[in-house]
Amino acid sequence: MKKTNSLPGPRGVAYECVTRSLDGGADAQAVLDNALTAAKLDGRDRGFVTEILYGYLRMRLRLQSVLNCFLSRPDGLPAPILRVLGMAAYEILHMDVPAYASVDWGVDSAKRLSRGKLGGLANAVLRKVARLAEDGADEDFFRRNSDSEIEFLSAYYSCPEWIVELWVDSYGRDKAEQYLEAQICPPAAGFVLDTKSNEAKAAAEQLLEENDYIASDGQAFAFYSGYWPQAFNGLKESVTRQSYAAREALSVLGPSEWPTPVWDGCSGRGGKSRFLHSKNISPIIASDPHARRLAALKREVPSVASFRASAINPPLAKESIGTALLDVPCSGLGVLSRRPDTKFKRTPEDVDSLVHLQSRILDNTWETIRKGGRLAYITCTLNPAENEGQIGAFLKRHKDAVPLKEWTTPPDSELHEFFYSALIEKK
Ligand SMILES: C[S@@+](CC[C@H](N)C(=O)[O-])C[C@H]1O[C@@H](n2cnc3c(N)ncnc32)[C@H](O)[C@@H]1O
Repeated sequence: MKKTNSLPGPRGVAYECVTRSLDGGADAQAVLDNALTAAKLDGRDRGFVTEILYGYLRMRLRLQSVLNCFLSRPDGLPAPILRVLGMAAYEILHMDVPAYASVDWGVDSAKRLSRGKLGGLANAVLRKVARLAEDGADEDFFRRNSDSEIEFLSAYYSCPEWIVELWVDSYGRDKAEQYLEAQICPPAAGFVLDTKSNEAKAAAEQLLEENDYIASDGQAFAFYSGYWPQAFNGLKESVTRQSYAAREALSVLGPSEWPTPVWDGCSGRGGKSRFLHSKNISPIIASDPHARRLAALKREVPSVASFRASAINPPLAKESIGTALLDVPCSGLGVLSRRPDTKFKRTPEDVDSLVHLQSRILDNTWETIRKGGRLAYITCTLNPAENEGQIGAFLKRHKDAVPLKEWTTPPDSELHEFFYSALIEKK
């Protein structure tokens, strides 16, 4: 992997990941996986790099608003300098690291990136941040430094103003604040056990007895981020990671009752197909336009037949499908805790084009479903235009569509991820 700079040590690796994700547009998790493989760090340093990368991305706007208070002309500073100041400020304000180590790194990095010019400024600013950490950077600090409620919510909850406005307008102030709070927390760690294996079955029983989980359906478990239960040691292939909230959005639609064949029309790597397969639903066919995701599906769920296609124009006969599952491409505003870089990549304009794409997928898929069949629609976003608004408009366009169920992850969910799902029957 070609380096974008030469900052040393694990913090340098984290800085490079942030830069590649924000400037290069790459997915933060993919960048992190590559960087950790290339850098050959030990377990402790890997954890440190992961925490700084994700913590900084989650808190970036809050950190920027702190720095703005201590800089006379923040707009005049080069982006790499603001970035190292922000990362050092993240450590000082949110991590259990001696402040002097974070200040030293920030000053040294600012010097390297500015050929010595901006070390003094970095030192002055980061010392003020360290003083603020001692006094406590609470809500009041951000209220005092904001001109409006939206500006305060955006700075304190580190979320772009357009998303804050969308949530306050769509869901009201209280729910919006629950969603904002959740997206700066790490998401729950989700695991699925293959209970066909006796060891995995015994582990599931032990976990249910210990009762340390946030949520469980007996086969899948959600734990607080970073938790690895002892009961999983030695299980290897019979335990896999999967977002519990994503699984819940599918499971509430009662897939065991769905008419078959089931077509997973936006299958990606096959997370939903795998779940359906584990419930002995058959036959399942899967498709996605993305070749690499389909290749992963073929590896991970080889018994599911798959083909490459857009759900707008699928090579399927009219009225040949029992149930179409559409886990559609969406703006991802419900999973910002897991993918915080989305906050800086999505724009209101590309949300509009996703709404259009989803409605085309819905209309074209409807043709492939036979009478008495179902359409299951899922998103991982918090945006009425892609969720209840999208389904409401679909029901108006199709008089033979009967809504059976509509569901959203509750706003106080400790999973910190939010999904929407709906089930429709074809008369
Ligand atoms: C939310 S992801 C699906 C995740 C997957 N169901 C899972 O559980 O792992 C949305 C998927 O829609 C696919 N997609 C994008 N445009 C599409 C289209 N026109 N038709 C069908 N799928 C599309 C993307 O490649 C992506 O894999």
